[in-house]
Amino acid sequence: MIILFTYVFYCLTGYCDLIPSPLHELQSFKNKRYPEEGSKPQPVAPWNRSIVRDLPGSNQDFLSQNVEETNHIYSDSYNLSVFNNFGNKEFPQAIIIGVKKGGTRALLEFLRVHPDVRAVGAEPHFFDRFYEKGLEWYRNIMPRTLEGQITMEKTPSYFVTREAPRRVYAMSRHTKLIVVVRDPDFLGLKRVVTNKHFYFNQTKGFPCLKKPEGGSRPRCLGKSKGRAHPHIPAEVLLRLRDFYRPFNLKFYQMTGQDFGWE
Ligand SMILES: Nc1ncnc2c1ncn2[C@@H]1O[C@H](COP(=O)(O)OS(=O)(=O)O)[C@@H](OP(=O)(O)O)[C@H]1O
Repeated sequence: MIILFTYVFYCLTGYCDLIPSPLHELQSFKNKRYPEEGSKPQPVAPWNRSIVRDLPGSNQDFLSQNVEETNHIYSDSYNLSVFNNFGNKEFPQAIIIGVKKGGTRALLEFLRVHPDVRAVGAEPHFFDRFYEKGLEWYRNIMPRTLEGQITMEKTPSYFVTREAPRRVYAMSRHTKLIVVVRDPDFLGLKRVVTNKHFYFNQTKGFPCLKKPEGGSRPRCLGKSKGRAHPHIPAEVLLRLRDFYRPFNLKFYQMTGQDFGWE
């Protein structure tokens, strides 16, 4: 079972005292910008002000370059995020930042089955590769969301990018960061996605989504998931365990949880 573990990455990586004050105060899950009916319009930051109707060229390039496998696997039946015309584009309130090969794609695809989760299908790589494109570019590649929905993205290389914590924090101190470690715990979403949404695919060797209502067919993740693994000699495994033991202990201390990775 995958454990999903949310925490403030920059604090865990020792950045708490180093990072500058955030430039961008975003709405948190419970503090949405959407006005109450009949209330006066609230001033919003310029980067959040426009309702973007068309993706600018650079974003379209980004999307077409990155959508290949993952974006389309689920988008037709589960999350029409990129092509939805309603709502606003918001910065993500939650980002899956790692770890690579930890099942981050599975986690995002399973989370976005939830009607209140809208996600970018491709990995934006904003905080590591495309930061110079600016926050407006980043926001524009987000799916539109309605009140009560949360925006998410996943880019596992943020976890190993030194600048990423500072940059995320500069965007918003409220963004939740999710690291797939092993078991679950999570975003305070109402329980909607359950066992009944999945079946175990023998060929793939992992759970896949069942045929959605009104959808076309069952959905597994793409070819790059479920690869054959090489045999690793026992002495190499021992050396790896020795190598990681002190880091694991440090992680247990930081999180207050012993994961028992021996
Ligand atoms: N439920 C489910 N569905 C699909 N895939 C699953 C699932 N659970 C775990 N995995 C395994 O997660 C591995 C891929 O992890 P990521 O998606 O994080 O990879 S990546 O870093 O984004 O490339 C990949 O492992 P490998 O095939 O060993 O690479 C997947 O098999």
